Amino acid sequence: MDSLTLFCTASLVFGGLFWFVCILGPAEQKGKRAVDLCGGSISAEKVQDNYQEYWSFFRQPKEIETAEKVPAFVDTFYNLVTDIYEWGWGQSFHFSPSIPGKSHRDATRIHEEMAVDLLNVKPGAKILDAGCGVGGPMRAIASHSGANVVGITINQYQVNRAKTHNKKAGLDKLCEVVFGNFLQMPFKDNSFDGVYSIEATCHAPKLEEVYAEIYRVLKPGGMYVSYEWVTTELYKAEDPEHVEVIQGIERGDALPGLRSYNEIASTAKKVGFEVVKEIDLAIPPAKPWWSRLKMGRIAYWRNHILVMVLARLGIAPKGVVDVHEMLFKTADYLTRGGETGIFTPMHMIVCRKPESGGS
Ligand SMILES: C=C(CC[C@@H](C)[C@H]1CC[C@H]2C3=CC[C@H]4[C@H](C)[C@@H](O)CC[C@]4(C)[C@H]3CC[C@]12C)C(C)C
Ligand SMILES: C[S@@+](CC[C@H](N)C(=O)[O-])C[C@H]1O[C@@H](n2cnc3c(N)ncnc32)[C@H](O)[C@@H]1O
Repeated sequence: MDSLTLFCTASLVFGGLFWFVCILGPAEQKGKRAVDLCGGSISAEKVQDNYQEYWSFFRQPKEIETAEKVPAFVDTFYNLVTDIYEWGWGQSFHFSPSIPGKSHRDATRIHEEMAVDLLNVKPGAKILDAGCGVGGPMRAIASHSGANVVGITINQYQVNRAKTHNKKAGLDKLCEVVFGNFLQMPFKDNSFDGVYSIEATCHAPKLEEVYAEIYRVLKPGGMYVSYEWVTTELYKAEDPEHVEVIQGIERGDALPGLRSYNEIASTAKKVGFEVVKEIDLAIPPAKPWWSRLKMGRIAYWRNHILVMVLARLGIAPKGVVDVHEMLFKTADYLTRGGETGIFTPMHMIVCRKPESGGS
């Protein structure tokens, strides 16, 4: 082979590799590239050990007895997955019903805007996002409503990411991000005009505790909207396949046991809320929320190869490969949960704190 051919071949190989690693990757929203994947606040050499610890804790979700340890392991989980989520899904860490003719990004935004529309707040109002992730919903909601949004997350890495994104989007005046536990929030009683939580309270070991805390910080007359992860009436605990799917979802999503749909309204009432509306937004005519997961399968394989190559080259921490593999399997359990109808990530509850309900 003469030197020109060698040079051209080498350029092609490196160019292709660069494109595969650096350009390909962020499926929806640019912001995270494969080469930037890290273990959140965990140092690179500890990612694998943290993943092992996470896995042994959540392997048997129903047997988690030490509820107090759950938030710390949820924090570990988000150190491990936040970059992969952003890279492969975008800045909103939740599902939404598919809408024919609309992109995933639009469907996501519509699902988020619905939450704030139901809060019925005016521009300038102060609302809380309980479990805000890196703030995708918060930014969409602040832009749509003109409300000031305060987000809280148990994960410091997400706080940093969310603040960076807020600034970049020019929304840092409207959006504030606080590090903390939504089971003991650093906010005064009756301090928010409205509260929402999107696919976040499912991480609470006891739903009553997070609902009671949200009730405390909400002003009397204020509204609370939540999208809950639950098993539906089609779930049968005596069916081994159902149990396998639900356990797979719990393990791969840091859930201390999924709740049944019929526990949500009763818990809200128990802490003092009036339940205004309750509906599973996944039920037809809504189009499948899991179709986005299914369609992504080829990209997951590409991502898997990419993550392995990057880990081999020492660019990504070793443990990232295990985490990615766990998510790969989780996507399958979630899809099965959706297809069988035994699970929904969008059981919506709309509550009001009574005017007489001071904390
Ligand atoms: C509400 C929660 C998270 C919901 C979803 C945002 C995430 C659940 C499963 C995640 C993913 C699964 C497969 C990944 C894929 C293998 C990878 O290549 C790219 C990222 C995934 C698509 C990833 C993205 C986010 C999810 C869909 C829970 C935690 C309560
Ligand atoms: C699946 S993500 C959803 C994030 C965001 N709502 C969204 O839709 O993009 C769940 C969020 O809940 C947060 N969370 C879980 N347990 C928490 C706790 N005890 N206190 C505060 N935040 C918590 C996680 O840190 C994460 O940000």
